[in-house]
Amino acid sequence: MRSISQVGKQWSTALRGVSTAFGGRVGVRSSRNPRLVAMKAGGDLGQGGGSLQEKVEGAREAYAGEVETNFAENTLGNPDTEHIKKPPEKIKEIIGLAKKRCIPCEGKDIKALTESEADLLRKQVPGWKLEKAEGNSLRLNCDWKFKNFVKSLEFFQRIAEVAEAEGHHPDLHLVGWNKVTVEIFTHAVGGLTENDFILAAKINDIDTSDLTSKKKPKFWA
Ligand SMILES: C[C@H](O)[C@H](O)[C@H]1CNC2=NC(N)=NC(=O)C2=N1
Repeated sequence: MRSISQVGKQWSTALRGVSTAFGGRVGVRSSRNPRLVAMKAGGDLGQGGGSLQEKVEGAREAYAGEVETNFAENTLGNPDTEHIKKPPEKIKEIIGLAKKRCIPCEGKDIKALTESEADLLRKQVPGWKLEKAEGNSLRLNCDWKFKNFVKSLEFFQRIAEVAEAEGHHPDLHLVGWNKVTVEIFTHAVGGLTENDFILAAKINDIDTSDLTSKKKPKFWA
């Protein structure tokens, strides 16, 4: 009585002969476990019909049981549902401030941010500091040092373009001919609004590499 494995081997040898002739792939279904399908490569990938995937991964007919379930109909969800990827609401909080636009400051519902709200936004404008002005009102300040007086004025000019485009303006201070402090707040409310942080983010995006002395890179020996 020949063992199952002997029969299996005989079959696979015979089929290999067949598959080589056609250059296709032949599935030798193991008699021990009908779910296990051993694929035998026949010929090189270029020969025979079928897609590369069929040749590389080996296609197989669906099992009788799969056909019975009519699995094409029982797909998850409804095949013609329009899957719209909606970004989560939270994304609004991390879309860069520099991409936003200032809104007219005269809106009646515009009011100054609280210190904690301002501190949250401040984290999105690196280099800027929150400072207190008269009456405990808040200001947003940042300092620069430029090569010289003319470069400092050039920086003011670049800020002016951004401010005019946004309809929101900073206070510009130039002392000691090349030390600049930019102070931003919303005059209409006497404190800070999101406009001030949007303007600060846009000022941060101004390229000043041609205006400042090249910092010699520090090499720590
Ligand atoms: C009419 C015009 O929008 C307003 O006067 C703007 C101009 N720029 C401004 N800039 C700042 N920082 N605060 C304001 O209240 C303000 N108001």
